Amino acid sequence: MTETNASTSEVGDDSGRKISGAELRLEAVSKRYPGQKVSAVESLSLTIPAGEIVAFVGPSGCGKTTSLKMINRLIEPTSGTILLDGEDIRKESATSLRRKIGYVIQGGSLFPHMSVATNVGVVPKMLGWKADRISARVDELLDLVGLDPDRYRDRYPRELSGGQQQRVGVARGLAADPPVILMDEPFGAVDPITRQRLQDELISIQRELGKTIVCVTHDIDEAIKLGDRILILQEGAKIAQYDTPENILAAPANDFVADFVGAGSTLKQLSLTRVRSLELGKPTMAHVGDDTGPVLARAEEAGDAAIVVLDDRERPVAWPWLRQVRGHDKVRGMPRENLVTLDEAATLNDALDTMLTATHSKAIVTGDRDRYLGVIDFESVTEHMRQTERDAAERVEQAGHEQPEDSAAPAGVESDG
Ligand SMILES: Nc1ncnc2c1ncn2[C@@H]1O[C@H](COP(=O)(O)OP(=O)(O)OP(=O)(O)O)[C@@H](O)[C@H]1O
Repeated sequence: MTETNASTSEVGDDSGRKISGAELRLEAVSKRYPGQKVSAVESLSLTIPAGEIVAFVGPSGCGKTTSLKMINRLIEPTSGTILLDGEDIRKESATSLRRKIGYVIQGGSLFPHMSVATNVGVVPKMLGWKADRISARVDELLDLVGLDPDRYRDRYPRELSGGQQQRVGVARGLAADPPVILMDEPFGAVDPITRQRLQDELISIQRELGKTIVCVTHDIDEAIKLGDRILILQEGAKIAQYDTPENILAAPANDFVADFVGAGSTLKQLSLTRVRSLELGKPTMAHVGDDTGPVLARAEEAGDAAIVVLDDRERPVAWPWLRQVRGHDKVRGMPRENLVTLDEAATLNDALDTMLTATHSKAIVTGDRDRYLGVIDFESVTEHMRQTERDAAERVEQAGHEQPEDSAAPAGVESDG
């Protein structure tokens, strides 16, 4: 039995960020498909540090998926070497390797005839875990991806929304606690709001687990949001730039990158700013089951029009106006799914989106395991936008003084008139 030792490290402790991921190294990896004149991937070399999310982006057909699938040997390279934690991945069988590398693809690709629990437990079962350990792990993971185990464990994929299926797909990818997770357009098939939520959840899960995640996407905004680093590829998986989102936006390596990211836009910069970097408001808060009298008194004294209601795990469950609270003895909750919240790692773009579709023109912000942190409001986001624009305008002006447009030729190059 080949039980991975990583599988014994349990999630859920509050001891801060740990890294359970492993470093990945690609050394001159190439792939030429049979009958093709040019290689889909030509000598790609790259190190993906343990515990980071790296997003692969680039135009259609540039070799993103091929590169990804070579990491778990769904595709065998024509040449070159891939090292996982310093070990050549060819040293073990493809099957045993794939049990160590989680794989999440668009739509979750769940087995339709298996329940949610069976789907999530597929790899642990193959690894020979005992039934009660699998069952505990399934519940833990469903909780982690925001699905109530009691409610969803026994459902079948067809009884889930697209976003829920995708969540189950993520849970399945994490099931055996693999150090590396590969994701191919994981959130491509869901609507924008669900997509944003799933991205937030992935960031939150990653903060907790510290896996090495490689995520293929065609969406530069998703890459900016998710990636600790972004790999921008040109045809043949040639590296156009491999850097942090901040550096790529501030200093695109060439015209290809600049075109690809649409450099300089304030809105793009906004997708770099996380909700947690703004000060959050702390409106009146109560727990389900509290007596409404004192809660209303506190809210009125603070001048709040609504109260944030938390459940016994400090997760926000409702956000009623005071008039909705009056007339009841106890503060009531609602199914958590009905409340739209933002993870603290959400970007200001997401925050604006959420507020524009919410009834409060504010949004509730949560941290690990959906725990309540505070409320972000429209004014603080717009003020931040204005500040970013002022800063950008200043930078452009300074750059203009330093290098007028028509003298942009490299020093030493003379025009011959
Ligand atoms: N099985 C295959 N046989 C032959 N050629 C293939 C095969 N799979 C991919 N290719 C070719 O290899 C190149 C890279 O494909 P790949 O799927 O890796 O690109 P991609 O960047 O992921 O594209 P997209 O964003 O459109 O999914 C493309 O030119 C594609 O046509």
